[in-house]
Amino acid sequence: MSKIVLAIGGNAIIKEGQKGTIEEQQKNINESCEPVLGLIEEGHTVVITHGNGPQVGNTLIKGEMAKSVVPTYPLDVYDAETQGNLGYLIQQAFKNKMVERNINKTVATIVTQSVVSKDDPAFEAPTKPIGPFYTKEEMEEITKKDNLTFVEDSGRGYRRVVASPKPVKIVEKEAIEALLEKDITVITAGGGGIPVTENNGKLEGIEAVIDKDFASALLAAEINADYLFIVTGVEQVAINFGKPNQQNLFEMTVEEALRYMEEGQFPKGSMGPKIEAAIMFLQKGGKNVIITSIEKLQDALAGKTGTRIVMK
Ligand SMILES: Nc1ncnc2c1ncn2[C@@H]1O[C@H](COP(=O)(O)OP(=O)(O)O)[C@@H](O)[C@H]1O
Ligand SMILES: NC(=O)OP(=O)(O)O
Repeated sequence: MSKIVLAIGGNAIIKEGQKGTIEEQQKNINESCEPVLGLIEEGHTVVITHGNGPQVGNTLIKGEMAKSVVPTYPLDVYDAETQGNLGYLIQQAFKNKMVERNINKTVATIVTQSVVSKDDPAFEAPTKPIGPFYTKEEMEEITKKDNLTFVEDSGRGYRRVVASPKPVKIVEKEAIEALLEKDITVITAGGGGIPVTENNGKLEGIEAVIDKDFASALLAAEINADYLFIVTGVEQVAINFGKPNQQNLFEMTVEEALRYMEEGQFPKGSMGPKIEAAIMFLQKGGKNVIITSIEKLQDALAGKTGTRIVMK
């Protein structure tokens, strides 16, 4: 049986066109649970990580809108809020489904910190899209009033961007491993982990949103996972995505992936980090990395679909 790190995108929990109500998120999470439970029932050890892009952006907006009444918090604290909030929804959904299926397991969320370098060049150039999607007109209206940076996000609209440094260490790794030893289903590294800097062993939060794909790749390598699954809105990675000549890929070598990246096939705020994270996992000694949709998880593990990135 395999140890699988499974990264669920924040955009799978609040889908395009949705406002992000709790009911919407619960429904989406419930739907995501089913195929993952299939893997658990087959006897695999599954570690669940998740994004927080839409959620942390919404939390930031709430904080900004309420600032005349209550204090605002730094972004790392909002990352922690979304870890708790989403971890709660995910662990409850999994537990309830396990009860329905007579699976006797504990599910637990770990508040996870990811160490980043304060010298990471990412602090100079924000790339991580968060919060809602805006039309061009809405985006222009906002930027007239506030000094915020936006990018066009894969044809889906404009989104605010924030700094997204690379994680270099998962602080709670031993706690994760201890829970896995006890056969507990672990939800961790939510939103890529809360970004912290480390100075002589002392940790301090820093304002950013880490890409959960990088944190998942790092975690998967550090805990020697057999598989890294990057679960997102598409069944397969494509070249010429969204164009009439779109071509879905079943497998791509690192060399091909790097060439496509140079051609601009994988945008920075969406598919780009997933490909880079897949390569990072392989370069750290990881063996199997698959990008697919939640619905196709089991088919992808069985080799029927998904996109595998391989060394050669
Ligand atoms: N080359 C590509 N192949 C497939 N999907 C792509 C490609 N380029 C951009 N995308 C888009 O990127 C999305 C994944 O990014 P995103 O939604 O930001 O991730 P997440 O699921 O982690 O929230 C896909 O669902 C798809 O809409
Ligand atoms: N933190 C993060 O990577 O979130 P998304 O998956 O929502 O982009």
